[in-house]
Amino acid sequence: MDPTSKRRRIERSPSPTYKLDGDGDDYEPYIPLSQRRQEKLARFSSLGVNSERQRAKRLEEEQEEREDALKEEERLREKARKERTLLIEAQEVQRRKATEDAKKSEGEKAEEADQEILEAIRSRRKLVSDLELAKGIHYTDPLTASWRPPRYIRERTEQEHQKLRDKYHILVEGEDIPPPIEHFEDMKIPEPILEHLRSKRIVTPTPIQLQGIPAAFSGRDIIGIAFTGSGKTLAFCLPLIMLALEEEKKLPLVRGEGPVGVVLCPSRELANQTYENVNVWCSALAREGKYPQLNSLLCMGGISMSEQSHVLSKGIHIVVATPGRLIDMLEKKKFTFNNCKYLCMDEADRMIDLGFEDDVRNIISFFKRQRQTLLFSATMPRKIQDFARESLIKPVLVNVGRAGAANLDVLQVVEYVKQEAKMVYLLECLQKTPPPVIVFSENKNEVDDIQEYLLLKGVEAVAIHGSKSQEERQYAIKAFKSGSKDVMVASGVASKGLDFNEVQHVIIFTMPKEIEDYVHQIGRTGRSGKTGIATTFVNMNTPEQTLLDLKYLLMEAGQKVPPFLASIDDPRAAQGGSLKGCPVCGGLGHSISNCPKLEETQRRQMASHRNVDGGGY
Ligand SMILES: Nc1ncnc2c1ncn2[C@@H]1O[C@H](COP(=O)(O)OP(=O)(O)OP(=O)(O)O)[C@@H](O)[C@H]1O
Repeated sequence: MDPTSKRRRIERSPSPTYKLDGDGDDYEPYIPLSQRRQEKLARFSSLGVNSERQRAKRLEEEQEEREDALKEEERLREKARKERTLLIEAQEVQRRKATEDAKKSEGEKAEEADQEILEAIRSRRKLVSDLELAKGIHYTDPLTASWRPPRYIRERTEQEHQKLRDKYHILVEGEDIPPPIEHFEDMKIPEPILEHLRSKRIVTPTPIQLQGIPAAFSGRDIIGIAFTGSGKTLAFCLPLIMLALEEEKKLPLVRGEGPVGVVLCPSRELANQTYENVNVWCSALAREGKYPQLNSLLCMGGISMSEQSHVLSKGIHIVVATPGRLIDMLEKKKFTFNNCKYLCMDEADRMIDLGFEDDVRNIISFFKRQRQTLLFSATMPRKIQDFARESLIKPVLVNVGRAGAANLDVLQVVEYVKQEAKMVYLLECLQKTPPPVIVFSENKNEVDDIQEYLLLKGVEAVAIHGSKSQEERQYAIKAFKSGSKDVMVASGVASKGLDFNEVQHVIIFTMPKEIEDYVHQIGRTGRSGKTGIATTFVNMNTPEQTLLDLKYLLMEAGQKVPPFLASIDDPRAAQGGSLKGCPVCGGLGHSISNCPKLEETQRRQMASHRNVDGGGY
């Protein structure tokens, strides 16, 4: 028997009266036949009602399905109609654009394309970190400084300040620009430092110092652009030393405290050189015991931090660093930026646009308070300035000469030398001047080959490039600086910004693709007011666009343009386009769409930026 029907019957008979045997499982109460018939009838009739309902429901569902299908059909028809219209519209737009484009000159089209690229650059993120904003550090006014120019200078009129700027060809931009000061003595620099500078024949400020130092002493953010070898290092280090001195005088720093400020450099060599300068100036300050000793720390890859443990055991006033190692130290909490107020980037354009951008942003995120930010370089094209400016507070732009222009104290000679004749001709070229001479090549293997060749010919030469160990690099720089070696063969990046004593002659064995690199390379001579010669070898392998950049640069600097360069025509002129320089690299012979730096930037961004030649880390 079906157990459910049994249960049903049991439920329907809630009050069993008799139990014959067992526990009742087999028990079946008696139901009269008439009652059972009635129940059966009722069951059948209810079944009939259900099937009626189901049929109605099915019909309803079928109807709904039909309606849905009709709606879907209609929707698809509508979609197809719209798509056709969009397609037709798109075709019409294209047709219109093609007609408009046909009316435009090649030059106009090129300018439009340039604008698009510029827009893309503009849309890049600001240097200020999101973290910094999230931490609530938001300020709209520059830092307030206690330094004031001497009263007699403050009382001068703005016209008088401008006259002085004009005299030194200093261009400025910004609000409430502090006055230029013509004498170090009027800058209220401590006497021991002045005395040291005098001993190095640094007696009167260079134009970038004359305007940059008072602006930095006043607490202002700065974008400083000036020729290679024009004394930018002093312009950004002196204000940091003064700031550190002020802090130390207020409350001496003890172990675990500091730094007050940091100088960031794109290469180890530059960091090392800047650190040495800072150290010398700090020692000079403390020499007579009138001023406290300020401690500085060099923070870069390739040196062991245990060497610096004696500095870490005291308060640190100044850190000079390359980005990678600095981040490492900050992450390991070797020191903090809790009280750091000053951030300077040397060769700032390189730091921002060549792979270090994220590192810089990361470093900025460690600051816990308002800071003064300074960016210095010899080559900072307008667009990089604009980009950087967004991250600064009411910055003062100090510009001496066009950003990217060559130093006028360098006599530039460009010679056509066949590839196979270069080595032999190099020997001849070395006779042009007495040593020291720097020979530049873009290629590490070529650097090694040139050094080997020179050594074979009995020339005392050292070599430096990114694949050399830190010790080898330091040895080469030291030997060349001390004068024990006559020639240094170098790859471009490894020696950028380096200041060697009175280099007489720079020979560019292979012309770099980017004109900015050329400007930096020839800038190793003709420094601090002295004159120098730069000889550059070019040939069939030099890209025409690079030659055109070179031609315009020579023309701008009033140098002799050799006939083979003069005969190169500018394709932009033929297209009727604008002959403005490239806003990205400052090259005068091409527009942004052909910018070799932009290509290079993209390439480098794809590669790991920690591996850049000259390795910051
Ligand atoms: N006011 C000055 N008078 C004379 N010499 C100076 C003065 N200031 C700096 N110098 C010297 O000029 C040389 C170049 O200075 P520095 O290295 O700061 O140049 P720079 O502008 O940073 O160049 P680069 O762009 O190539 O890095 C140094 O040897 C420095 O001692």
